[in-house]
Amino acid sequence: MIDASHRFFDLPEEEKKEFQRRNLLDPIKCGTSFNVDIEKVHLWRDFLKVIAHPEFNSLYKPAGYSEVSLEFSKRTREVATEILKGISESLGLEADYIAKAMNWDRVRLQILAANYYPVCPQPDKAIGVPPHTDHGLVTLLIQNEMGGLEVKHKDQWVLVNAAPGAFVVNIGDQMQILTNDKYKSIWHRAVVNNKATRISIAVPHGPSLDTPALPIPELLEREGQAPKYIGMTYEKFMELQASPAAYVKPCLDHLRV
Ligand SMILES: O=C(O)CCC(=O)C(=O)O
Ligand SMILES: [Fe+2]
Repeated sequence: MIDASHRFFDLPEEEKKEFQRRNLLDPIKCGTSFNVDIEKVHLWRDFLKVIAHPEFNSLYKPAGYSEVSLEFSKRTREVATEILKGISESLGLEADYIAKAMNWDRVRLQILAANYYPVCPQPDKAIGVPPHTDHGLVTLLIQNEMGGLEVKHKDQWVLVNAAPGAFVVNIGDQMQILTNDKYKSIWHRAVVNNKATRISIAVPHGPSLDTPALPIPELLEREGQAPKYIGMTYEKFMELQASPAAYVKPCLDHLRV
């Protein structure tokens, strides 16, 4: 998957142009930075985002990309499903509780988001991806041999030393809402380096687009808690994250009761 993505980024700029889009949910889109229309500072990265579920979108070049991404998306969905079961059980719920509540089996959203960070001559003056939390339920992430993913731990940025070939699993905002803060979405960022190109593939898995995540009633009842979030469909939440409002305060804070 990493090789296939690398070959995409290596295509001549002219050939990548046809995939350049501006809309959040375009099935296939590549570009640079994050949201060049509204941001003041650009990021040191290019991206390719392909929606792989509920409809699989096929990229016809580079050769082999489509086959590899189809297989990769299926297998990562299986892994994500197992993780969701584990989380449900850890909360004392039926294994398929979250999957059912989130419309997971039929229409969950899965995006293959490849990030390409070229060698940066002054890495301390640039950022690959600034601090953020992912919007979905769980994100699976792999990277090439150049590390650069950092997570916030006790107010410090810590480099994630993932074992080669391992997936890093990040909890996303929808999971924090569902569990009423029991599982917290993780603040993370990507730093760049002056030695070699870094590639990462982040695979966010979310609910179906029209499903609003709400704190799980059984959990609230058991813990005697009030819900900490109001509902918002996943689609609206993603729009919020890509809007100027997200620069004002973290997206979850917009939904906090
Ligand atoms: O490149 C990385 O390690 C992080 C990328 C990321 O956080 C994202 O695409 O959401
Ligand atoms: Fe992320």
